[in-house]
Amino acid sequence: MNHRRSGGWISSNQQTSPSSSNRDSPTQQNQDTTFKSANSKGRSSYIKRPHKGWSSMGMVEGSGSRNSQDALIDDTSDGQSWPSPVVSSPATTLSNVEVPHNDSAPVNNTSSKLHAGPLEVGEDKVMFHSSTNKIPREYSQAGQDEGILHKSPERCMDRIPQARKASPKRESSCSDHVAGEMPTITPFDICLKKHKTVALKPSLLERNREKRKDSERSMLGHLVLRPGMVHLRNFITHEDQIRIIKECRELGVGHGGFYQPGYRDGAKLSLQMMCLGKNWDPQTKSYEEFRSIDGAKPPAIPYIFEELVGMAINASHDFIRKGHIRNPADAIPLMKPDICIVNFYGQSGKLGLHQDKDESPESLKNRLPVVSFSIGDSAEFLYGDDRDADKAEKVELKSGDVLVFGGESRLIFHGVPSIVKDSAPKFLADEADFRPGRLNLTFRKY
Ligand SMILES: O=C(O)CCC(=O)C(=O)O
Ligand SMILES: [Fe+2]
Repeated sequence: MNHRRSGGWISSNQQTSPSSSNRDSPTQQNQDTTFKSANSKGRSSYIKRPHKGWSSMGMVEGSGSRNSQDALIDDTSDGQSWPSPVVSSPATTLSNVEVPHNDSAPVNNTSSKLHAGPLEVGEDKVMFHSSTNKIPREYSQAGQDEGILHKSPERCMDRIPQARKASPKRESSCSDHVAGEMPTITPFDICLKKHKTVALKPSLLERNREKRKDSERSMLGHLVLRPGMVHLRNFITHEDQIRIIKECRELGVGHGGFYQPGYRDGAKLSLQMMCLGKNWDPQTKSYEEFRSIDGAKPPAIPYIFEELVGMAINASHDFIRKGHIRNPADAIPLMKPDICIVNFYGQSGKLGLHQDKDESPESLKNRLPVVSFSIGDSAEFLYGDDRDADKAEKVELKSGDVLVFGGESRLIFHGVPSIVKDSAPKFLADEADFRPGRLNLTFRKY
């Protein structure tokens, strides 16, 4: 199995193949994103491991006495039956930076299945096409702030998916199994102006690698928050933060890019989301190969992201080894991601306490870690054994920080109650025109 392969892909010196796709059927477990208190059933199918002296080594911040079994409960709070699918509001525009938390926000409900065809990214425009006879919409970048929509009669099958030119990794799809009204998903740009994607020279990449090794060696300020949960502070170099923004920007305005997701009860998440590798559907709380909202195939995880994830897990191992843990991979198993959920929080964005538990039973059983990158404004990050925000512990995640939670902490409740306004380092706006707000990428293995 991947996570047991010693000396495998995870080494920063080794080349890895692009992420593989796991086509197992998705789980139907639930995830709730509200901050309300909920009764936990305390059900657990996992055996708690001893803490192996973590807290006695002065490396654990917060309570070391938390019972991980409490974190392995099944959430039964949202077992109701749901109405028809929710479609992102066409009114969302690029200038709509703030993503209001509005549980009662009106949404377009459609009774038919939804599907959009390929996206074209030209010099000045981004177009979505319908795979059916509906009129596609062309969104002029020049008129984004005015929300100008131009109509164009072409159907997606008649067109060469130009999006491939902008990002060869991006796949566009027109799956046949859905028909009817097309939703309009307005591209969301995490950068304010058009910023040319600049390929980093190998020498620069090399230098970044060296810098990262330095910072790994220094391990300045890293913390074990609890067993299996490591906070790597300032782990992602400035250059890599810029690189991640540019990659996410490009993928985010393309087919399968950012949209504001909603739950079946009509509540909208207070963020923009896109998925890489597989799509996570907040309505079914499961993973899928094509996203049901528009039929788009999620773009592949860029190789540089995979490499950074491997380095972060290695760094967390090095760090916990300092606490005399002989087998750090027992505490945080190795993981090669095939899923990445990318969230962009506007300055009033938030995400309620929840568990990440929709990955495959095998992934959860092996407690493969979630690896989370933070870029931009800082986030207040809560984590705890149940969905009670008052009992949760808090840590601030700053730009460049990585949080790894696996092993005993794999199923902790966590959430982002607020974004710290204007806390992003200035270089992100200067070098990448990054919007005010926070980009978060969570990598998982299905
Ligand atoms: O933004 C974060 O730090 C957390 C995101 C998260 O928990 C998720 O996407 O599941
Ligand atoms: Fe999560």
